[in-house]
Formats: sequence, C-alpha cells, structure tokens
Amino acid sequence: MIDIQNITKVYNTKNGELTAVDNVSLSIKKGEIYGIIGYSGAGKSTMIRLLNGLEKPSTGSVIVGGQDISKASGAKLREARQKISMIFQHFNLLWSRTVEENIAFPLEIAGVSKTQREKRVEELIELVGLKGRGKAYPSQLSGGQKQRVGIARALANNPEVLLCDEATSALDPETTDSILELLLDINKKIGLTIVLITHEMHVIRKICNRVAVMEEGKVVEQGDVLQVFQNPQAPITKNFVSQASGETQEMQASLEQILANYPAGKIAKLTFAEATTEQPVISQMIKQFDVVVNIVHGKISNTTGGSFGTLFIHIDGEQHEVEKALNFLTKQEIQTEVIEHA
Ligand SMILES: Nc1ncnc2c1ncn2[C@@H]1O[C@H](COP(=O)(O)OP(=O)(O)OP(=O)(O)O)[C@@H](O)[C@H]1O
Repeated sequence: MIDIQNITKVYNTKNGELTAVDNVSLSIKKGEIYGIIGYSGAGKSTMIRLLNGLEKPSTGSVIVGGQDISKASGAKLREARQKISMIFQHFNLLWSRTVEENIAFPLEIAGVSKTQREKRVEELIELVGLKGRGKAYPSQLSGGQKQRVGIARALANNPEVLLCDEATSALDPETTDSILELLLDINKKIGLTIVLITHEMHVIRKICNRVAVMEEGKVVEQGDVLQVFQNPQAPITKNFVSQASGETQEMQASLEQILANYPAGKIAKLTFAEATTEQPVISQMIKQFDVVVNIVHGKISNTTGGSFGTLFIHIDGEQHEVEKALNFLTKQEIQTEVIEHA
C-alpha cells in the first residue's frame, strides 16, 4: 500500500544543513496498523508530512497506492492525497461548528449533496460512538469525544490510509485506550491502513502489527511488534520496551530489596513467548538444579500478534548449578539475560 524508498529530507537552516530523515525505506501493507516511534526530534513529524505529500523528500520516493506522491504536483497530487486522511494530537476541529457540521465539512468541500452528506454523517457518528452528540459543539465535548469527531471527519471521504499524528498524546490513559480500541475496530471493520507516529510504546503494543523505531532521522529497528517486544535489539528500543512493561521504577525497588537481603547470586531477565507462558518451567528448574530462586518482578503483556511474559528472578547457588539452571531455561526457548550480578 505504501512504499517508502530511500527517502532523505534535508532542511537548510541558519546553522547549516539538517538531515531530519536519513535514508529511510519502509513498506506498509494494505490493512495493517504500522507504528513509527521515536523521541522528540527523531524525524517522525517530517516522515508523516512526507507521507501525505506536504513535504517533498530531498531524495527517494513515497509511493501510496501505486502513485508517487513525492513526484506529483497540482491535480495529480490532490488526487493522490484523497486516498490519505489524518488525525491530530490537538484534534484541529472547527470550534464554531457542531459535531455534525465538522464531520460534514470535508464532504461539502468534495461537493457531496446535502442528502448524501446527512446520511454519511449519521453513519460516521454511529461508527465512532457519538450518537446523540451531533448537535454539540467541540467545547462541550471531552478530549476523547473530540478525537472521535476527528476520526469521523477523517473517514468521511473513504480514505485508504489514515495517518495519526500523536493522536492520543493529549488524552489520559483510559481515554487513550478507548481511542486505540476504536481505531483497531475501524481497521478491522473497513480494512483501513493506519500509520501512526507516537513516542509511547504502549500505543504500539496495543494496536500496531509492525513498528519502526526512529532515532536521529534513521530507522534503527523495524519488525513485527511481538518480535520487537520480545527481543529488542537497539538500545533505544530496549528503553521503549522496558518503559512500556513498567519495569523501570517498580522493578528497581524490588531489585534493591533483593540485593540487600541476598548479597550473592544473579538477577536474570526471562522473556517467555506465548507458548511457554503456560508451562511450569521455573518449578521444573528448581526441582532439577540445586538453586534458590526469588521472583523479583513479572508481567504478561498482550500485543495484536500474541502475548509474551517477562520475569525477573534472583537465582543463587553454586556457580555451575546456576549456569546449568539458566541453560535449562534457554533450552525451553526462554530468552535468558543476566542483568545483574549480586
Ligand atoms: N521545517 C523545518 N525546517 C528546519 N528544520 C526542521 C523542520 N522541520 C523539522 N526540522 C528539524 O528536523 C528534526 C526532526 O524533526 P521532527 O519534527 O520531524 O521530529 P519529531 O520526531 O516529530 O519530533 P517532535 O515530536 O518533537 O515533533 C528536528 O531537528 C527539527 O528541528
């Protein structure tokens, strides 16, 4: 559906040239939810502007539904951009128009008749769960409801691709989840391709099928979300994954406590794939090897591609027994990483 081939975007600034996007290639399939994650300044917004044709790449091409957006201009660009729609962090609604009138706006521009518009607006209000709120003004809506209007408006002209620019960053965690569920639901119902940019790994875990991690304009890692969560490679991806698993603060406290109580042994991080989360591997390990095990922190997380578990354990015993025990885990297809020697 979307083919990004070797795009680079260089801006001329007063301090010289700045490469915002650096030789990025991505292929996004029809009907998938693709996430691009990175910290501030990584180049995500530039990527999204390149995708909707608002910016031209310095080199490379952006092909959406067979049309090269990066080379098109005038009527051809307008035609190509009709396939693409967008939602924003701050919703960008028209404050003097009601919910219905906001949603009808792109239909008016496209010259759709009044009767057709009314019918379509009603369908969209139903789809995004805003029944009964059609006559309200944006100022009378909650943040989540405003984003629902944004989504309905974005879908009015039946786009093939929806770009989401930090669409949940202004929302509280519960509302974020309800908007993500709505996007997932729409993706399933109408097979819409969704590309989202975010700085929150939670958003990626909840709804994306695949993810690209950006740092300093480059894609440093990409792949299936489950695979990236289970086995992150780049240091920045490891940071994002541990944030999303809530490891950092909760775990540090338990870790310090264990280290104070048991000054010997090792702390290991175990990552279980879906198939192994239900097997009693830890009790098997304790039975087979002369080791003592304490659970430090554990969690099972779900992604659209399946679930995985992470477990931090403190393991103590004779060095060769500990090594044999950790080897045993590896043989059960559990990724085992010693993170701290007590
Ligand atoms: N129009 C522009 N002119 C000059 N430099 C720009 C322009 N747009 C972006 N940049 C620079 O390109 C780099 C990437 O910015 P970009 O906004 O794409 O990152 P981002 O990951 O979206 O970050 P944020 O979430 O803070 O917007 C930054 O160093 C930024 O200052």
